[in-house]
Order: sequence, then structure tokens, then C-alpha cells
Amino acid sequence: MPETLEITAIGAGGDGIAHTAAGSVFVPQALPGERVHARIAGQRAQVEEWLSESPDRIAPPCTHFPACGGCVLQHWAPAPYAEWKRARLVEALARAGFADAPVAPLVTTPPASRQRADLGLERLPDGRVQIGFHQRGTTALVPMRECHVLLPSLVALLPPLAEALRGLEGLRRLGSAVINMLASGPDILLRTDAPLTMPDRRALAALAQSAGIPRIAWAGKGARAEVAAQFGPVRHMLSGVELVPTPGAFLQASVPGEAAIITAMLEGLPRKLPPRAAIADLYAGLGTLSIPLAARGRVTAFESVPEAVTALAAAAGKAGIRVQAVKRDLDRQPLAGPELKGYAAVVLDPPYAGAAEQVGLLAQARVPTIVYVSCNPVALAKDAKALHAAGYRIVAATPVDQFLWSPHLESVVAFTRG
Ligand SMILES: C[S@@+](CC[C@H](N)C(=O)[O-])C[C@H]1O[C@@H](n2cnc3c(N)ncnc32)[C@H](O)[C@@H]1O
Repeated sequence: MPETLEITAIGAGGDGIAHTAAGSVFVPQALPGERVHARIAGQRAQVEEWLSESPDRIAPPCTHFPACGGCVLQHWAPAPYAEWKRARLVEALARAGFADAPVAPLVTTPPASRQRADLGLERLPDGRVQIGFHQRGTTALVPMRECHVLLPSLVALLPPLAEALRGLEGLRRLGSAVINMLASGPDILLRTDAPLTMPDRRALAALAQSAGIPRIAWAGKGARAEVAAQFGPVRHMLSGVELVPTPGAFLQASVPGEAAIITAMLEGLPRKLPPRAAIADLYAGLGTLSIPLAARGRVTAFESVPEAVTALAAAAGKAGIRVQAVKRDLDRQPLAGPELKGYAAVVLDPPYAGAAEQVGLLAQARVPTIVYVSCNPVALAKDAKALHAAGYRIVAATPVDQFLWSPHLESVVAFTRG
């Protein structure tokens, strides 16, 4: 039996929330203020009829919405959407004990600006290959005909890629393609479920040449990437410094998002740092943050992926900037005690799970300024609790909408003990 539900809020996953006698239920695509007839199954409800519509409901721009799991909130007007995203950071910091944190308005990024995509590949029974994001919560693929978040040049690559993959013996059923739009052009890392054959490599070389793709790399399950076809030099620019990223290397999702994170990070540092101040950049990747930080001090960049460390060290050496890249697994061997003593500031940008142990050690060492770049408000809330307990206060907190229309939120939060 469908029930009448009143939607009161949007939850962390982007679904509407309704309260029933049996507890809260999550209602996909329903907006605050709406009344719906919905069929409840466990904690989720499927709308069968909208009884009233929110004035903030808008027409979603993409025909794949809501099937494609890439976007969940294209149907919400920009202003309430932006306030909801900002509130996620306000709430996360409040949970950590920072009740009145100075949270800035959401910094937005434009549609069609995402420079990195991790797409699924699926071979159909008739031999054709589909490319797209997965449906939300399932492994089913939504074949991408259009996309309003990715760069148009990236979307334009998909038809020739699908055509080339059709004949690929190394793709039996399932795979993935990470596409990074670098300064040198698209850089593709394919992961497939069977080894590449010689004809496969020839087909990829032909695709690289005809579509202007400098490099296509390939990796089997769990294996390291190898170059399958290369037609030109691969290079990328980070804050004016040229690097050679490895296949599938981590890049911030979009150039405007990257710029917003860098601005907020630099503004989070003390205005007056001695010119030779020591700064640590933890979880540094290719040095997206280490490179601009070098204008403010001597930077040591810690990162566990050896190829990223090598690429950053080579680029920093060539550009003559003050960045020393160090390979270190910060889960196994976090920076601790005396080795943290000399740092005037520590920037950290950990993976989704956060950096509980490392943040605890930063707090113990009383590092004067900590700038935490987070892609997960839940992990941020947990980690920030340790900083609150150690007497830190927040000087600035900036939410950045790197992943437009998704429930994900990037944040830059500057903590100080001063
Ligand atoms: C969110 S990315 C940030 C990268 C970089 N700050 C940037 O803006 O491009 C997280 C980085 O942490 C690295 N990483 C993950 N686990 C790590 C660990 N245990 N120790 C050190 N680095 C790690 C990843 O390889 C990745 O480069």
C-alpha cells in the first residue's frame, strides 16, 4: 500500500527524508516541502505520485537523470542546493565540536568542467561495448550519450573509444576507463578482464592516432599499468609547473575546483610566515597543493604512490621550486612526535576514509596551523574532533562544489592553536 509522506529535508546521500511512525525513510528525487504517495520498502521509499511539488523543483538538464548515478540533485534549484551543500560542512564541524565555525558560502564549479572520469565498460551480448557511469547503488551501466558535468572534449571521445573496444579481445565482459584530460590531451587507462593481444594493441594504437590521444595505458585486474599505445609526449600543468603524470594519476576533479581549493588553502595559512618556513603536504599526489605552497615556504610532500613521488620530484627539480617529494605510507608510518616539530603548517588532503591516526598525531605535536582538505564530511567530522579536543580553533572553512549535482562535498578547513 502506498503511503502519504511529507518530505522534510535532504539526507547526506541526496534523497528526500520523510519521518514515519516506524522511523525515517529515504525518498529518491523528492524535495523538501513535497507531499508524495510512495511505496515503502525498509528504509527506502519509491514515489508513485507527487501530491504537491516544491517551487524549487527544476527541469534536470540531462536526459540520463535520474537513471545515471553520477548526479542525484539536478532537479533542485541552485540556491537551496548550494545552501544544503554548505550546511553539510556546518553540520560536520558542529559534530566535531565547532558549533559556530566561520563557514563561507559554497564555491561552485561550472557544468561541463570535470577533467577526470572513471567510467565503466560493458560488452553486450551482440559484441558492442557500452561506456558510462553506473546506476546508483547497482553495477548496471547507463550508456552515456551526453553528460553535463564532464568536459565536452572528454564526452566526445566516448563513441570512438566504444567503437575501438568493440573488437578488443582483452575485454570479455567488464572493464573500466579512467580518462584524464591533460594539457597534452586525453590520457586513458583501461582496466579489462583479459590480457591484451597483439591485434588489440594495434587497434588501440590506431585509435590513439586517429583520435589524437597521446597515450593509452592498460592494466589487468590488480596489476600495474603498462603503456599500450603512445603517440606523443604526455604532460600536464599544475600551477604553472610542467609534470608527466602516470596513467590514471589522481587529479582534482576540475580545474575551477582545483583553483578554489588552492585559494582556500593559501588563505588558511598565517599571513606572516617566515620566508624559509617549513610546510608539510601530506597525501600530496602529484603535488597539486605542494607546488603552490612552495611560494610560501619550503615544502616536504609525503605520498605513498611511488610514481607520483617520482613525477613530482622530477618536475620540482626541473622548475627549481622548493618542494622535496618523499615516498611514505602515512597509514603505516604517520608523521609523529619530533619530526613534526619544525613545521609551521601542515596541509593534508587524505583519501575518502580520512586520516584519524595522522590527525591525532598532528594534534599531539601542537602543529601551529593545519589546513585539512577533505572529500568526505563524515571523515572530516571524526578527524576534526581530535583537533577540537586538543584546543584548536577554526579560522576559515570553505565548501567547494567539485562534484556538481552529486551529494559529494569537498571542503578546506584551516585550524590553528594560536
Ligand atoms: C585526495 S588525493 C589528494 C592528492 C593531492 N593532494 C591533490 O590535490 O592532487 C589523496 C592522495 O593520498 C594518497 N594516499 C592514499 N593513501 C595514502 C597513504 N596511506 N599514505 C600516503 N599517501 C596516501 C593517494 O595516492 C592520493 O595521491
